Amino acid sequence: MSTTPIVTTDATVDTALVQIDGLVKHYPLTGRRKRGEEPALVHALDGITLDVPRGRSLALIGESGCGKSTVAKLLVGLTTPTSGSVKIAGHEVVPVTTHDPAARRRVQLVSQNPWSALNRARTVEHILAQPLTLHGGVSGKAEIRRRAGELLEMVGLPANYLSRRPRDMSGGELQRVTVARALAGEPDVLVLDEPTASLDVSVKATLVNLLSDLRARLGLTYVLITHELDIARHLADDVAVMYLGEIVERGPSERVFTAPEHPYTRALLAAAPTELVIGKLHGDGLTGEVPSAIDPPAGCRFHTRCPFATDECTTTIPPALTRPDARVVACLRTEELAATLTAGAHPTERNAR
Ligand SMILES: Nc1ncnc2c1ncn2[C@@H]1O[C@H](COP(=O)(O)OP(=O)(O)OP(=O)(O)O)[C@@H](O)[C@H]1O
Repeated sequence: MSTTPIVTTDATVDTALVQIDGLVKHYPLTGRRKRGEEPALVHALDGITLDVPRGRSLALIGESGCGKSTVAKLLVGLTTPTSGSVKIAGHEVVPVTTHDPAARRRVQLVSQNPWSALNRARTVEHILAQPLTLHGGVSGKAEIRRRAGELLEMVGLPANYLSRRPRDMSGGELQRVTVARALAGEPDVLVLDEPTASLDVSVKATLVNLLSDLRARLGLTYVLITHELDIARHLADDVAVMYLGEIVERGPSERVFTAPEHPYTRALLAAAPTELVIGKLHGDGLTGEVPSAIDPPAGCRFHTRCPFATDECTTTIPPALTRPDARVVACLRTEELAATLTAGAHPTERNAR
């Protein structure tokens, strides 16, 4: 198993609210097992190390299947790690089924589909009452109603929505209710797993603005998972780029989005259908398929698709290299490629490996 930890600079480690250390998650595929054989393992995460300081927002980006949602699930205790640890405010995350109101209070999930996240039979008041009493320590009908009204106001919905049911609301309104529900226990961290994926384009922008305002007003810490790079750029201070269960590049989003260094980041940004795209300057887009997570490539996992891979990349796990602008990149050719880019020339591609 390869582990390519990417660790942030020392300055942030002391104050990190979210600390992920050497996180490994392998899912056993029991269905594929022959009698007497160990099950094949899906390497969803292979040694992720990162931290998020209080009040910062980190986006995890990468192609489908790279392990983003697994990180989200581990952060909220929906699954347990194979090894490594996930801590919030110094406390190990416990399984969501554990009765531990203090732990539940620290971190809340906003998932992509509000229709499945909310009980359609309940009124909004009822939906908000549960976390208010369970995690928020609120009691008494009048007080619950008052706090629920405040939560609605916080997410830009009028108090008369308390008596509505999910079926009477639009997707954007429902997602606001899921955000209000997540805020009920006054969490430190919100894990936003594709929060705008199910929304119309016109509604996406208002939700992104709301999330941005809430973070500033409440001093929240966000871990954002998204395919939508312009949303990552808008909401996140830092970005971690994932490929096949590992982080290949991490740093301030302004730096990573405007001057990506890892060949995978460059290809990912060049392939993105967004105004963010900095075009062919950053590479020629992604070609080929993501290799199987059951048997990930040796050496650098991206070498099978990387136009710059050398023989060494097929056998050597790239160490995480801290760059002058504090970003961290795991590529054997980082310095060489960066120097060529700075000089304005196209980096040498591998052709006859
Ligand atoms: N319960 C599971 N059992 C087996 N494999 C799983 C399970 N959950 C996820 N995986 C596999 O783990 C890998 C990482 O999945 P994950 O959902 O975390 O990726 P992702 O980046 O969030 O993808 P997407 O953007 O499509 O949601 C994938 O290969 C996926 O098929």
